[in-house]
Amino acid sequence: MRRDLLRILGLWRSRRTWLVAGLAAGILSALAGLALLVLAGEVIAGAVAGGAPGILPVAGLGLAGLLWLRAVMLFRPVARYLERLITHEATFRALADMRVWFFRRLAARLPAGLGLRQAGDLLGRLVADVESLDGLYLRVLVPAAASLSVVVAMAAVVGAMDPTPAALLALPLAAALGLPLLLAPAAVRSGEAVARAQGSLRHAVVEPLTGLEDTLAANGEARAAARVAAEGAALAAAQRNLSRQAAWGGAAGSLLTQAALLASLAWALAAGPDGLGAGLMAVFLSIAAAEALGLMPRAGAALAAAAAGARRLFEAADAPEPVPDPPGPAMPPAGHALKMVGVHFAWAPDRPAVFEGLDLQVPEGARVALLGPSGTGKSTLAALLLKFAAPQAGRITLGGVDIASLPAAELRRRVAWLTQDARLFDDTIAANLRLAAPDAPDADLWRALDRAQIGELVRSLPEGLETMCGEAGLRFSGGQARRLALARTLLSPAAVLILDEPAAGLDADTERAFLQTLDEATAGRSVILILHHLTGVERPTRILRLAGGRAIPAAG
Ligand SMILES: Nc1ncnc2c1ncn2[C@@H]1O[C@H](COP(=O)(O)OP(=O)(O)OP(=O)(O)O)[C@@H](O)[C@H]1O
Repeated sequence: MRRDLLRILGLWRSRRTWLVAGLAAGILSALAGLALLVLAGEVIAGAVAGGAPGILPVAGLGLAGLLWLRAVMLFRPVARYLERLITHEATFRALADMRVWFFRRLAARLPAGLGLRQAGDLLGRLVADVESLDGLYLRVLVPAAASLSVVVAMAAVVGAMDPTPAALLALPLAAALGLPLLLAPAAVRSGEAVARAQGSLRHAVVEPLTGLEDTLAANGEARAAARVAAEGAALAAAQRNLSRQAAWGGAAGSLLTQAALLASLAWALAAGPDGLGAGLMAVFLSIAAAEALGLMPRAGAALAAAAAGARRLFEAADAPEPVPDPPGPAMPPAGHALKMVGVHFAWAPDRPAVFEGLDLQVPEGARVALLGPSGTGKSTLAALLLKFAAPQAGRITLGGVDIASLPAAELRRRVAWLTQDARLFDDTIAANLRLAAPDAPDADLWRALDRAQIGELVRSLPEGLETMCGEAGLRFSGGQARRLALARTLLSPAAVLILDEPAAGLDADTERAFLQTLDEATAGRSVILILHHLTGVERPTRILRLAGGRAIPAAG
């Protein structure tokens, strides 16, 4: 737990100015609260004890005490306002950084392996677990720093007091301060159980919803609803457990601070006129302490939630990267001829090998048709060329440079892939296309759309390029969405295009028309066409068939 939380603080390093300023504002605000009550206690105790001199070494304030009291009363709300402002700003900035950090770590790990993880659970980690970290700062560090400063300041005041009321005050307060640490381990376990249950519930909701048509068509609605209900009940039980622990902690905390208050009051009354001043001061101090320490039991629960969140985040973020980037700068490739030599690859040690000594050459400007029955590794080959996975043996070179020594971003600038189930995102057509070329002018977008045989349709839409595609491109039919995704790949400036079934979802005439214009659309670039069958109009420079983990030349 401690290591995870320290690592989180390390990740927030770049925001340290804001974070430290927030802590300082919290301490200032808490000390102002203490000063307010001490001064009030001093003035009243002084008056009760027959006027100046008062009880404390700072005593004898008399009228000056009242003036100080007024100044502190005005300063305190300002300090509180600043504390809220700065601590929340610091948290927003730190959490925004965390989200980007976590997203990048996931993106590097998702293509191979993490993809099999539950989407709802990952979403939960990205949103809820990151959010739980705000408690680490707002509800643990800031209150702890404020409470500690109050405790230190109080120790100075209590040290100057009569030992008996000082002890009556100090003992229960020390116990209240130690309470959260005592409760934390059990709270961490309950916090983790809640986070796990939230992940399962999100998964139970997201999965049937993302495939809603299939869920309904299979009459699976009732089963999906029952699963949501069961996961919801499990979450409620875990939350109930955590709330019960927080409630016990809160109750024990207030009991201890109130014990300090009552003990001081009892002593003040029992001590008679001589001890009344000191007793009253002890009462005011215990009120100040209750205010400062009252947040600590909640801090224990927040610490638990943050620790559970941090653990879940690092668990996903620290999954081994399938293909880590090379450490140093790479030699840029000279050209874009692709070569695979003796490539062996299996997705996992316990899975059958997909390639066993695969050799493949795609010279610059070549058009290679790659055929093969389902499951022979056509998409896997594309995944290797994009470095979504790395071969266990053999070499893949681009322009003579081993792609293992090229950073993934460099490689993906040169090699583009239209995947088998290419997605459109919930944005405009223009934004979807510009994913491949952020600075492309509209004219280039229209050219790519025309080449993908979809320009006419987009022109007929009232909002043209600004038409929203809907989530996963739902605004369009399967074939239309596929052509929009193809236009995106054609727009990419990459010198090598891997087109996985580019004409899927097109009717026979459109398919022929598209394949006939492919020459012009991909002029000067190398193309790997992944197909189930040839229509006869592709005119590839080479035809290869994947079988037995190798690429075998096939008759045209
Ligand atoms: N990300 C992955 N993780 C684990 N195994 C995978 C992954 N992707 C593919 N595989 C496995 O690798 C093998 C080859 O799959 P691949 O998708 O490359 O075949 P394909 O020739 O493209 O098939 P299709 O024509 O049906 O698209 C299959 O056994 C598949 O289960």
